[in-house]
Amino acid sequence: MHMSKRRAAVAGASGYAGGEVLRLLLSHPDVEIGAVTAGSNAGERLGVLQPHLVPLADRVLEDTTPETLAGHDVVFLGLPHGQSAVIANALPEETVVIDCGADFRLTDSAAWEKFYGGEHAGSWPYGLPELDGQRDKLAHATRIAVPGCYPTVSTLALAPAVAAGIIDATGIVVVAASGTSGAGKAPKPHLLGSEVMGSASAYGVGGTHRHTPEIVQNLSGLTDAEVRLSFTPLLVPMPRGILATCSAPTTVTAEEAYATYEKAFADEPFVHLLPAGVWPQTKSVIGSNAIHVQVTVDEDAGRLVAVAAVDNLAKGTGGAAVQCMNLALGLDETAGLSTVGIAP
Ligand SMILES: NC(=O)C1=CN([C@@H]2O[C@H](COP(=O)(O)OP(=O)(O)OC[C@H]3O[C@@H](n4cnc5c(N)ncnc54)[C@H](OP(=O)(O)O)[C@@H]3O)[C@@H](O)[C@H]2O)C=CC1
Ligand SMILES: CC(=O)N[C@@H](CCC(=O)OP(=O)(O)O)C(=O)O
Repeated sequence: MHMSKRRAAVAGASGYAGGEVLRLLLSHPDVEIGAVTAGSNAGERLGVLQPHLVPLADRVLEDTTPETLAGHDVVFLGLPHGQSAVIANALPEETVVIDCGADFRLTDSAAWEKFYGGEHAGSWPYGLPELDGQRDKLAHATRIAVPGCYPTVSTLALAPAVAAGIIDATGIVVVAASGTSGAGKAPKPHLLGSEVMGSASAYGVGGTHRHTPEIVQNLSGLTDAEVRLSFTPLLVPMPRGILATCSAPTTVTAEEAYATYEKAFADEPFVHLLPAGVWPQTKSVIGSNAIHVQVTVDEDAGRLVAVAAVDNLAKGTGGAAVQCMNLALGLDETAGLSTVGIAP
């Protein structure tokens, strides 16, 4: 039976996350693109702001209001933090709303207040289908919170080890380097080319980055043991991609660790455990919805070391959003998404 296409609107279509959702929807077999909306750029043609989205070049950006977003099967929100609740609450309950922002990711209001400040909007089903039991919760959900980019890569790099109990989860260290698009398109002085080019820098050091509680929340859901995390993000001079190096105390061998990961990811369409000894690199995942993972054990240090690479805008945001939409609408989870990257 031929099913008519689902109609999707994208709010924040002039931004990086919204742009990536649109790029993916343009080759999705079951979706047609309805309203595209923005803030200060409303009234502008999409072709001026997102010239890579050729089939949408003549589309005019509308204001982001419940009215312009009404009448769609699915609405993607790629808006700054704090903007999603008002829009989502004004849309019908049966509309699938997929929020790329952070507003509905955390379940713990105290953690929200500590790391984001202000009132906690609430929590929605968390859009990481690879977490144990999560795929079922996303099937036919009508509100979904897409994970942060660092939490996606860090959680998946560590999930098999935490779930199998092969690491001491109180000693987790994650250091993750991100490209600049992770910070969004709005101009910021620390993102000027002259600040970023030819330099790598740490930020959000000392347990202060807002993705810390999100990673802890994800990993805590996989174990009864206490989870303690030291997370340090780095900004590196590339447009896309995150490479996360994650480690924790262990007593297993490298072979046992690899076998644990192999088993955990065997049926995951987007998680690719590289052949033993091959280490993830961001260039292999750019534009793809894949996350590449490798694991070993540093026997002298007694630590399991897992490294993972993801495209922050694809599996790290836009791709995850489309994957979640597929589950919510009862479509093939992989529709419109590819594991094939671009090289060199
Ligand atoms: N970049 C990334 O790697 C990731 C981003 N995210 C999340 O996705 C969301 C969007 O991020 P990103 O695309 O990077 O940000 P951008 O700054 O690139 O884009 C923000 C978008 O929101 C619009 N906007 C800003 N203010 C308003 C407003 N008051 N009313 C309506 N629209 C507004 C902008 O429109 P205009 O152009 O008109 O100003 C633009 O389309 C954020 O919540 C972010 O946390 C999540 C994971 C990863
Ligand atoms: C390089 C860079 O600045 N990255 C962003 C994270 C982007 C992302 O996933 O975050 P949210 O959706 O939670 O905003 C940051 O560290 O704030």
